[in-house]
Amino acid sequence: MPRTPAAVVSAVLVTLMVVLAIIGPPIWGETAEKIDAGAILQGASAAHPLGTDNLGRDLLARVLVAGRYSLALALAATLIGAVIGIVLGALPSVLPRRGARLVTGTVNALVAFPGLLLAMFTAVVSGMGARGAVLGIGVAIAPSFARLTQTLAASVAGADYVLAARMLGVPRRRVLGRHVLPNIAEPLILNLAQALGGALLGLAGMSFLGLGVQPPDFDWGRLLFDGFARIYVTPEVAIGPAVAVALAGIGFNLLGDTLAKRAARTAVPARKEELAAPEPSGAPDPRAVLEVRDLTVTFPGGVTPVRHLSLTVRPGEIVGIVGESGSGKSLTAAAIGGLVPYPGTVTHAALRLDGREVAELSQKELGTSLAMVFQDPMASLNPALRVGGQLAEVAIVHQGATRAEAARRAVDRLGHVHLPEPAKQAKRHPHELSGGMRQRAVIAMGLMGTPKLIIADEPTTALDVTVQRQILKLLREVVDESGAAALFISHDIAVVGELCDRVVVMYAGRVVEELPVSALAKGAAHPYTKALVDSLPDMETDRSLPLASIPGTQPAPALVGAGCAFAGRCALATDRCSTSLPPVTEYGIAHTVACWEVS
Ligand SMILES: Nc1ncnc2c1ncn2[C@@H]1O[C@H](COP(=O)(O)OP(=O)(O)OP(=O)(O)O)[C@@H](O)[C@H]1O
Repeated sequence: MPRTPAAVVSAVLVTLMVVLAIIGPPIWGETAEKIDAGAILQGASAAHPLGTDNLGRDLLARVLVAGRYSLALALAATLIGAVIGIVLGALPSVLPRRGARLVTGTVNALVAFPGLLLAMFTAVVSGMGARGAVLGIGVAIAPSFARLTQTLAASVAGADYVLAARMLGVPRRRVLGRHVLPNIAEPLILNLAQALGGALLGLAGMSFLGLGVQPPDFDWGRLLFDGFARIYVTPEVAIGPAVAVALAGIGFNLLGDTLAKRAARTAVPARKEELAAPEPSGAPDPRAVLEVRDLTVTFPGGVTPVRHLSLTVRPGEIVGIVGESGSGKSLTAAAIGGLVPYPGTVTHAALRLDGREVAELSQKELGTSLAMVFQDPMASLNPALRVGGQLAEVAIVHQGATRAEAARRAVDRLGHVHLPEPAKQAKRHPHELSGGMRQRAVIAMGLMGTPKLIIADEPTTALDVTVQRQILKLLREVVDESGAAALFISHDIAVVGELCDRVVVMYAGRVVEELPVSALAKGAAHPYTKALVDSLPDMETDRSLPLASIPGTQPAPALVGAGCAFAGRCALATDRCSTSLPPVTEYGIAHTVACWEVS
């Protein structure tokens, strides 16, 4: 927590409120209820610092006791508001278009509607009293939560992993629950603290208007309501509850503010062990187009899907990254392209493209020297624009080409990737092209610049086998012609074996083996690579089959232990494998392996 005055004030106030809610009723509960016929409607005195009420009960004790009920009601209202809001905000992501529009329109109308009126209306309809007030404030809070959820959901909806999940036919509800909500949970939770402050003030307002808590129950708003009638005679009786409401409201609002600022300012740090001892970055490798040293990607909650990854790609070379689903391949590509989604954090000792640190490259430099091709070409193509226009835009923005020059170049590049009748295709929208043609268009888009590196992340997985082969051939052709290098990501070791020069095998976020493709079939050393190869005995067997020869599953990123992550599935594993991480060692020429048993 940053030590700003606001942070300190919020921490003190919120702690005070929580302590009061815990100790208030047991300590002062009896005094607060004690009727004293001899001390009715008194002002401040030594015995009653805030005076007494119409039954002679001590008001200071009542203010201290009311803290628990006031906070409990505010918490209930906030949770109701958050649940209604998050459901309303998330619904458009799962409903058909019409339903989504209806929900979005309703939320927009509710956001524009005055909150207090909404709260009063709901409270009156649902019955006066604490229940009505809580519901009323909950309903009044909901639209802002719904709007926030919608905005946040929209911000991650375009993420490649969401698009990929949709592409793979994952039902919308599952995409929402697995990919969208977990990634927007943090800002929503931060908003809760602020909403709690608002709910406290709102509930006090409702009680003050006589719509909230009814006697004999009492919260701060009710005490304020009772004291207000006497404000001109004994103002101190209203001051106690008013100060309590104000302090609690300020405390929670400041807490929300502080948490939100902290989240915006500091990325989540990687776990200590992850940051420990990065390899020295050293001088840039003059022969490398891409040089990655000690790359780690972390998400909150100890999720580290990429761990200390190092790799090098040289000009004219296609390096394949292969591994099971979830091994961290796509996040490695995303980290190189600066596309790791919020709230992920990337650390590295070096990340160089053509000898220069990627962080130092301007957007323009990165845009022309790095081309990215994803599994779903629609992730890169705007469905509302013509293909030629989108390609031309790259040349206009990155190379300062004139509109006519850019359009000519776009047609030329489309022809270069063997799109038939390129001038005609340039005038089409993406949905008018087949999947394979779209993928060619995306590759052409990458070629609008002068890419030094092409990162292709499962570019053929969504295509049928014939088209797949054409695209792989095209990639090889493009690399050979342009002298660029490529990083080719795939879960399919047969495809990698066919296309690539070198293979990097990933397992649970780490590189377990790196070897020339010529050694893949007979010379693989790591038991995992061997099992991958064995699952395709002649490289021609059905690739849609699961990895039948490897029983068990890869551990999730948060569950990877201290030793070799493959130990649980490995026939050669010893005790040392599960407790101690095998170092990367030389195994042969241009061949490294991380395994205690074979190195
Ligand atoms: N935004 C995110 N937040 C938290 N965890 C994530 C996020 N994106 C990915 N992960 C986790 O990182 C791990 C690696 O994901 P990644 O997409 O890199 O795997 P992959 O090897 O490319 O798999 P696939 O072939 O299925 O795409 C997964 O287990 C996933 O749960």
